[in-house]
Formats: sequence, structure tokens, C-alpha cells
Amino acid sequence: MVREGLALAALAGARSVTGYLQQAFLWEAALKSVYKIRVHVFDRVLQRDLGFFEGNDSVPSGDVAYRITAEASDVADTVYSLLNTIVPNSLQVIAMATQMVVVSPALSFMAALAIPWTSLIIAYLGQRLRQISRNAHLSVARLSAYLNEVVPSILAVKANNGELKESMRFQMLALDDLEKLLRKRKMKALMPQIVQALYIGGLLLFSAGSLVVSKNSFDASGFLSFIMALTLLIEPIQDVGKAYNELKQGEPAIERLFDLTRFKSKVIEKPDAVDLDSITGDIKFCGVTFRYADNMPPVLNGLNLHIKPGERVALVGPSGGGKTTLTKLLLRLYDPHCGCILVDNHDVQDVQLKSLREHIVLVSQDIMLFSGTVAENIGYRDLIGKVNMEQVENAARISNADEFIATLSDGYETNIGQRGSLLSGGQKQRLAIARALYRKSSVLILDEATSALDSKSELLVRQALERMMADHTLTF
Ligand SMILES: Nc1ncnc2c1ncn2[C@@H]1O[C@H](COP(=O)(O)OP(=O)(O)OP(=O)(O)O)[C@@H](O)[C@H]1O
Repeated sequence: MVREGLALAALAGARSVTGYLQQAFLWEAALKSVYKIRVHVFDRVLQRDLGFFEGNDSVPSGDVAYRITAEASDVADTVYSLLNTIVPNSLQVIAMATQMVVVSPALSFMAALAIPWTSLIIAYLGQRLRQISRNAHLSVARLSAYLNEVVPSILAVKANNGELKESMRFQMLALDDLEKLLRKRKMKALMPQIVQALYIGGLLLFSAGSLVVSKNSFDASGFLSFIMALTLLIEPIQDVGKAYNELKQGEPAIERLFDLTRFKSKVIEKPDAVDLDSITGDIKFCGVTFRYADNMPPVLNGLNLHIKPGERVALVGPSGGGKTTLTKLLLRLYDPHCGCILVDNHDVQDVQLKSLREHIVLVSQDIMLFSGTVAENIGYRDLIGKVNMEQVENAARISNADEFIATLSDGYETNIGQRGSLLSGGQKQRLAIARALYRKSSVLILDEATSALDSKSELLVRQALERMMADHTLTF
């Protein structure tokens, strides 16, 4: 008795160990594949044209974030569920089907006739679940995109008494998400019941039918053994059906994730594009016409402009006149529809993108700092850990940022918060200018970059830029 108890305990222990090992192994496989997918997808996102991130048809950054985080996790769940179901259940299906064929090939054939029509119904339900699941994915992605936009702009919300309005906008999106999620959950709960009813109904019909057909043709024990094998066959098939549902439910996530990687770049680097060691800063815009979309009026129309090396050019024009667009074209973030842009007499379309952007530095009116230390932000050109502190301090001195950096709790090692949220507008701009100076590029573009500086700081920055860039092309 004791021995049997011990044997049972050992068996239960062995089962839980193998259960754990199987789950741990499969989760490891699923999560590692999702890690690789995430890295691949993000690398592809980084390669996308600027138009993907801005303009009317752009994908909101919150949606991109949602796809790479939450939807990639859904993909892991799907992969796990498939691995966990398909392998053991397929083995059981093969074993039981063989047993059935051995007992009675004729009845096996009859049983197999049930497969096509049940498959059809399951496929139809799977399609429905896929559609419902897709809607649920879209609604939660909209919610995520909304939050991604509003939370960073909380200052504007509060300053404009926008709390009530935002609360209502959020409730609307959350309610929509609730409806879509409920539909998905209900469908998920209903599907196994329908499938089970189909199987049980099929099994009853089949048993009755085969009893009539095979009367006296084989003994009761043979029939019993056949029914047993059939029942044991149905269970794993049901599990495979559930895995199929998981796949259908996970498909929209997989699709939306990989949609990020499917694109045809408009800005294409030629295979024989040249790598420019240095440039003097001779820039020509020759008959450049550009529009952001085919159905929009041109922002630039046949523009001609020649900036000579060392020359400083100020572009003055109405708001929305196309000054920033000119910069985007020079950096080849977009290609013009007509005309060409030459840098040192090389068409920018014949120059390697990395090389072109290395020699031209932009300090934009939208200051783009990242969470990280002051030193990492100034030395953004270099990989983390490879930043040259001497050059960082030099750039900070010239841009007149060193004085406020000295007052920060950890100096150059102070973390400046998300998008530099711990700094004032003027401090952010001085850091952005320091970052540009650190790059030591030949062409410097300041796109209203000094607008947030007080007059004293602006004067110091201008003097510093004059000293440093005396021989370089400078565009204000
Ligand atoms: N990504 C975009 N997609 C569609 N239209 C855009 C895009 N970016 C800018 N525009 C439009 O192109 C025009 C020129 O914009 P641009 O930013 O170049 O003007 P700007 O001269 O720099 O203006 P400001 O002085 O106000 O900064 C504007 O009418 C703007 O609405």
C-alpha cells in the first residue's frame, strides 16, 4: 500500500516536473522568437520614410508603440499556445486514427467524412473571430495612441481647462474598446461550445449510423474499442481547434506587427551612392518643386537657391511658407518631385544617406531631447559609453549651457527626464545647440532654434557660433 502510494506520488511529481519543463521550454521558445521579431520590427520602423511618422496618413506614435509592445506580447501567447497544443495533440491524433483504421477501415472512412463539414463551420467561426479580434485590437490601439498624445501634453490640457473634454474623449474611446472586447470575449466563449456541440452531435449520429450499417459485421468489443479511439481522437482535435482559434485571434496582432515592416521606401539609397569624406558646404537647389501628397498644392515650386561655402543665409518668409521643408529636402528626408539638390556638386540622391546627414546638422524648432543624461544628449552622435566628455564640455561651454549644467544635481550625469522635461525651454535649446556643435558638421541649420533663448543667451550663442563656424556654411 505504502509502495503504491509512493509510486503514485512519484508519478505525480514526475508529471508536474515534465509539465513545468514543457511550459518553461515552450515559453522560452515563444518569448525568444518575439524578442527577435521586436528587434527586427523596430529596426524596420527606423528605416521608414519620414512621411510614415508625419502628415495626414501617418501612423500615430502611440499605435506604433502599442504594436511593438502589447501586440508583440499577443504574438508570444499565440506562438506558445500553438506549440503547446500542436505537438502533443498531433501525436495523440496519429495514434488514435491508426487504432481506428486497424479496428475498422470502413467505419474510419465514415468517421473521416465528418471532417470536411465540421472544418468548414470551424473555418467560418474562425474568420468571424478574426474580424472581431481585429476590431478589438484597433480600439485598444486607438486608446493607446490617444493617451500617448494627451499625457505628454498635460500642460496644455490644464492651461486650457481641458480636463473635462479629455475625460469625455477618453470615455468615448474606452467605451468603444469595452464593446469590442466584450464581443471578442463572448465570441471566444461561444466558439468552443458550438464546436463541442458539433462533435457530440456528430459522434451520436455516427454511432447510431454505424450500429445500423455494421450490424453483426464485427463484435461488441471491437465496436467499443473503435468508439473509445474515436472519443480519444476528438479530444485532441478539439484542442487543435482551440489552438486554431488562438491563431485566428492572434492573426490581427501578427498582421499589424508585420505591417510595420512591409513598405517600399520612397527615399532610396543607390547601391553606388558616394560616401563624402567632407564637404565645403556648397549647396544648390535647382528648380525644386515639392508637395507632401499628390492631392496637395506644392509647398515649393521651381525653387532656385545657391548657398556658397562659408555663407550665412537667413530664410525669411510667412509661416507655412516652406522653410522647414527646404531643410527636410536637403537632409533627404523627402525627395523633390522635380529638380535636384546639389551638395558640393553631388546630387543628394547620389550620396549615401549616412554620409549626407553626417555633414549637415539641424537644430530644429521642435527640440528633440531624450530621457538620459545631459552628457548622453549632447554626445548623441556616439553610442552610449563612447561619448567624448572633453568634447561634450567644450560644446556646452560654447553654447552657453555649461553654466546651468553646473547647477544640476549631478552635472553632466543628471537625467533630464522624458524629452528633457526637467529643463526649461531655453535650457533645452542650449542643449540642442550643444549637441549640434558636438557633431562638428560642415553645414549647420538653425530652424528658429534660438527662439526660446533670452536675449543675453542668444547673443552669447550667436557669438559662439560665429567663432566656431567661421569657415562653414550656416543657415538661419
Ligand atoms: N508632413 C507634412 N505633411 C503634409 N503637409 C505638411 C507636412 N509638413 C508641413 N506641411 C505643410 O507644408 C507647408 C510648409 O510647412 P513648413 O513647415 O515647411 O513651413 P515653415 O515655413 O517652416 O513654417 P514656420 O515658419 O511656421 O515653421 C505648410 O503648409 C504645412 O502645413
